[in-house]
Amino acid sequence: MLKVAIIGATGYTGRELAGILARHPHVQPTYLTSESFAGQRLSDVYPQFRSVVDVTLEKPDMDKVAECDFIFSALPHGLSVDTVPQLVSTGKKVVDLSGDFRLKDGGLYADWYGYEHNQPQLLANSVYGLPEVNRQQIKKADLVANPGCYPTSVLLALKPLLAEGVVDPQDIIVDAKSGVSGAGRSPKLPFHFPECTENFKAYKVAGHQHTPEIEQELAAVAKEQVLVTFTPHLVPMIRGILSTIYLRTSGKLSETEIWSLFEKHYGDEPFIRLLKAPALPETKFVSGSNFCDISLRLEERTGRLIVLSAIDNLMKGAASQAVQNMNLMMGWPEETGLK
Ligand SMILES: NC(=O)C1=CN([C@@H]2O[C@H](COP(=O)(O)OP(=O)(O)OC[C@H]3O[C@@H](n4cnc5c(N)ncnc54)[C@H](OP(=O)(O)O)[C@@H]3O)[C@@H](O)[C@H]2O)C=CC1
Ligand SMILES: CC(=O)N[C@@H](CCC(=O)OP(=O)(O)O)C(=O)O
Repeated sequence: MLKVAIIGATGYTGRELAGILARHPHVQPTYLTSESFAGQRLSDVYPQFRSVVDVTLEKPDMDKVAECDFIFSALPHGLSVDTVPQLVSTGKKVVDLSGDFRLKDGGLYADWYGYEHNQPQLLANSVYGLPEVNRQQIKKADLVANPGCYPTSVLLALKPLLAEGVVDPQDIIVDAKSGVSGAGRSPKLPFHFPECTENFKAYKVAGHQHTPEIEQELAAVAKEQVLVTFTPHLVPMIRGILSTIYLRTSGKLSETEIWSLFEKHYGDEPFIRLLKAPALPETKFVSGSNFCDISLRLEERTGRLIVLSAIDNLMKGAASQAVQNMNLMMGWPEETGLK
């Protein structure tokens, strides 16, 4: 069994990682870090881990991290940019779940994340960890930037259409809804139960940090500039993302022909499930899994194509996708420990 470190194991994604790794046949969660709970066991913080992961949490010590075979970092963005370089310098492979190594243009961090990025070399070397797009590069990577939760749901829904050039890349509208666990475990007023329950609201309209990430990765697929209007919403449920995406097609393809493009791109993908009409994606049916469920409708009356996708933000949107990336980086079958 290989030893795995989780930096930030007490957060929601760190917790999911610990659970997946505890069931993985080739690794064990060995070195788990926390600032606030150091000295306690993970199973004290999350009692579901009693007699499953009883590892004592420690403040990060790079010598101990270096004794592990693989490293996950699940710290907030803005903090990872300082910590990940130290993790990479251990010489071990790293998957970072934050947004700090996803944008190739480091200058974008000031506008979208509110800090100046000071690691241009690592930014250039990191590989964007969406296996359905970058599988071959991920296999060779030392640092994988695990995608954001919303971008995962959007990029998987749009990859076949942008790759085939059958939609207008300048006219894409994403209407996405997320459960509250997307905001992490640290208490913040908008996510306090009385504030968000019995409520449904948009947030960060025309300014969400995932917008440049979505545009960057779609442009890489389309091989031209892509513009996206992205509006996220908060739904009073714990987990899950549903994205509804509106597109303009050339008008030449039928729904069946568009569907066949999805089958061409995703026929062999282990974690994409294409739902034929009348089925539509629902967050409940991907909860706790690494699946992304996708469906589409061509509205002939308006000529709009509507694509829908559902993921679990903590799983395909974060922890299980990170393990999918680890499997690729370590040369194991991609589905190991995930199905
Ligand atoms: N939640 C989600 O759906 C998704 C999250 N992500 C990204 O993954 C990363 C982890 O997310 P998530 O698990 O939700 O976050 P949480 O807020 O739940 O957890 C953050 C972790 O970092 C630790 N930490 C260490 N130093 C600090 C600090 N100064 N401030 C706050 N926390 C600190 C926290 O706890 P401790 O104090 O014990 O050390 C905890 O272990 C983030 O970058 C997030 O943006 C990506 C995709 C989806
Ligand atoms: C509901 C909610 O607040 N969701 C988070 C998504 C966080 C995420 O995916 O993390 P990264 O910032 O690492 O990409 C948000 O909108 O910021």
